Amino acid sequence: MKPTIALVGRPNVGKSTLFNRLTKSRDALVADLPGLTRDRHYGHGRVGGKPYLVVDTGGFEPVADDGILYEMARQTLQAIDEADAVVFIVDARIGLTPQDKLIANRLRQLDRPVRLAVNKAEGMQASIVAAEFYELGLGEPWAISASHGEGVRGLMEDILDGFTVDPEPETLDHPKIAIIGRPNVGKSTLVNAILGEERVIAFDQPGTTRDSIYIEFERNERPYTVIDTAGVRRRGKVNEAIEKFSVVKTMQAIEDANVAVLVLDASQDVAEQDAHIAGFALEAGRALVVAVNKWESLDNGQREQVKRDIARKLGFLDFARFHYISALQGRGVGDLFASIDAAYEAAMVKLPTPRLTRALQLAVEKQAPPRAGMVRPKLKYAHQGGVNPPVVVVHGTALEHIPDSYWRYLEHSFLKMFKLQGTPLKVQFKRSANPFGDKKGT
Ligand SMILES: Nc1nc2c(ncn2[C@@H]2O[C@H](COP(=O)(O)OP(=O)(O)OP(=O)(O)O)[C@@H](O)[C@H]2O)c(=O)[nH]1
Ligand SMILES: Nc1nc2c(ncn2[C@@H]2O[C@H](COP(=O)(O)OP(=O)(O)OP(=O)(O)O)[C@@H](O)[C@H]2O)c(=O)[nH]1
Repeated sequence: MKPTIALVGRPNVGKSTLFNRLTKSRDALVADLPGLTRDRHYGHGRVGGKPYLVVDTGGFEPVADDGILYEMARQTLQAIDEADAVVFIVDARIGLTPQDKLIANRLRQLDRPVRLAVNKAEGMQASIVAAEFYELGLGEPWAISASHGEGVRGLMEDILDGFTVDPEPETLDHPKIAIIGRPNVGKSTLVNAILGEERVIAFDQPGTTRDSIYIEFERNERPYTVIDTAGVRRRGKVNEAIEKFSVVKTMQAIEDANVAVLVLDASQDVAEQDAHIAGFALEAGRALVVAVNKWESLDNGQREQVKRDIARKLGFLDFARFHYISALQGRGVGDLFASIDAAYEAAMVKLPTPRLTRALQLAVEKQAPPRAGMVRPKLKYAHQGGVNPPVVVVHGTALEHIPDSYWRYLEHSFLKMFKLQGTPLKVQFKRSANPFGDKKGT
């Protein structure tokens, strides 16, 4: 599982700036899709081949005991609790503050790695910047500049050093399904419907665990794993605190799965949170099936309205199959599995180079990439660069001039030509070696 790193610190120390820097290295493969809004607090990144998830906790006022600040502090504590490591950010320009000391006191009690980042240190001498922060007792302070990018890489390499990179989930030979969605949409009910009550009750164990529950089962003699992010089952109000919806858990489950089932609640409007969760699945490149739940509770007029609402707000999920189900009545669950199987096959597909190259030529014949000034990009051949999602590496020249719209056109063309249902597909461009022997190479 990718390590999750939480950014913690007082307001204004530079958490968002650092977050943006840490998530920019995102494979830059997901073209920006219309309608896809990103959650600015949770992101993916990669340093030196090591991937991570990063959480910007927002400002942390450890002294607040009610109101919005208290709520923020509570969320920060949840993020700290769920993270695998913490970066505590302080401000070199302002120096050590009493709040920093309070936050440090909490962080020192953690049994997880904590790094102290002294931000805004550009143009200052690292040893002098660091000196006054030693007393926080969090080890060697790292002088960084989030806005200039100084020291950030070293800091991240140091944190990630302690984590090994797990094999990618694509090596798994059967569908591993993450059931995702915002609170109360019916995830647990769906897991119950899939497994049958008895099987699930075996997992009805109170107690805190930040991990989701992994359940293996067979259906029509095929093995599956379902990752239940709802995890610990509801038992009255007692466990409410530990049953809090967790974005981190959701992201980790998505990362760890090869198919995500996004559950929506048809009796409610599509909300921003639905779109964000869908966005996480998309950014992770996961195969996706959408289950619009509680369908039995709507009349025909309402159903039409829900379909329109979904088309308008979740248009960027047009590659996925939608199912209208009732988890409560167990209706539509069988069909859901047909799509899960199809999405899994599509995500794992192996596309031979000659067929891909032929498909590329057909796409270009139908619509050539637009000219950019004097040059027209030339697309020559294609081969597969990975699965889950399928990655198609296209070779050619002047590829840097290809606009996003054409990029998307190619992705759609490949999906269509190979009849891939339920998975996103990524096109990567690679400049061909210059046949005239440019010494600089490419
Ligand atoms: N000089 C300097 N300024 C920085 C650096 N990083 C961030 N800043 C500035 O510090 C201010 C606060 O940065 P943010 O990233 O918004 O800080 P934050 O911790 O996310 O703030 P909250 O959202 O209020 O918690 C902005 O004006 C940034 O431009 C840095 O490395 N050097
Ligand atoms: N009418 C109707 N209600 C449903 C259906 N599926 C679930 N519900 C109800 O919706 C509520 C929430 O269901 P859960 O399965 O607990 O939802 P969840 O997504 O697991 O919720 P969290 O654990 O809070 O994330 C419960 O009251 C369910 O009985 C359905 O198909 N139809």
